[in-house]
Amino acid sequence: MTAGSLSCENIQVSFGGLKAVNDVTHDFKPGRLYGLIGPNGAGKTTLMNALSGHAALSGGRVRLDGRDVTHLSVHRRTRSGLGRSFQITKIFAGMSVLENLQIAAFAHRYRLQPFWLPASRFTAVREQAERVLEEVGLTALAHRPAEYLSHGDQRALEVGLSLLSEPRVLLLDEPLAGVGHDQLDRAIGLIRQIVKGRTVLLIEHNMDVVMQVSDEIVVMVQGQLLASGSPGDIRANPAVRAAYLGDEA
Ligand SMILES: Nc1ncnc2c1ncn2[C@@H]1O[C@H](COP(=O)(O)OP(=O)(O)OP(=O)(O)O)[C@@H](O)[C@H]1O
Repeated sequence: MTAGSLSCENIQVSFGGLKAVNDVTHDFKPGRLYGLIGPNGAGKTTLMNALSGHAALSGGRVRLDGRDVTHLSVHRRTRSGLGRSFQITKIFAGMSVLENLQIAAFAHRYRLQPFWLPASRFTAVREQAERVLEEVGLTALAHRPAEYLSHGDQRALEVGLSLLSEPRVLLLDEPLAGVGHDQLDRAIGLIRQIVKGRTVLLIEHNMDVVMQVSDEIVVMVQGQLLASGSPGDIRANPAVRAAYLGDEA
């Protein structure tokens, strides 16, 4: 798989009078992991929604691999290689881990949810689901009902679901939320693993984690980009320290 590139130029998203994303321009280069940080309400999720097509722009452009996708639906962006995970888990609690992946894999391939058919009949779907199962380290739990998974394993399944569309650019909104301390190393390992061959934008509130895994940090404050750079540069940036890290520069 070749990692994709994603860029936005002067994008804006407004909710009534509030400019949740205000004139944001950035290039997300192939194969790099970008950590998106900023205080609560800074506009991180809204920026991600604007890139994935879940939020309507009031201005600006989004390009995927150089192609203007500003007016493409979420579905068409997904088919073009842009994947997205959500803060809120979208798994079917009563189904097993493998069934969840099979249903979603089927939906991606055939654009419908065949609840009336046993998805396991379809070899390609089953093989893809099993590949993803392995990629996110859940093979041993394949037949466990999803509702009995730990938070960490539910997050891994959620990430797995977003891998089924074979994204070359992946947007991850707090994939570690609710993951216990004891499972954090494994979750970080999973992020490192799925990054390979992909471009990733990650929203993560745990500063140690985000500084550890990111190639570049992008800082948002009040809908705008305040700074971007290597984790070392961002830690040392006086404006970031004053505005966000809570340290008067
Ligand atoms: N659907 C919406 N309707 C109205 N206002 C919204 C909507 N979604 C977000 N907002 C507002 O836009 C601003 C940015 O919200 P957003 O969720 O993008 O921030 P965030 O940086 O992701 O925050 P957090 O870290 O708390 O998740 C906030 O003031 C929020 O209240």
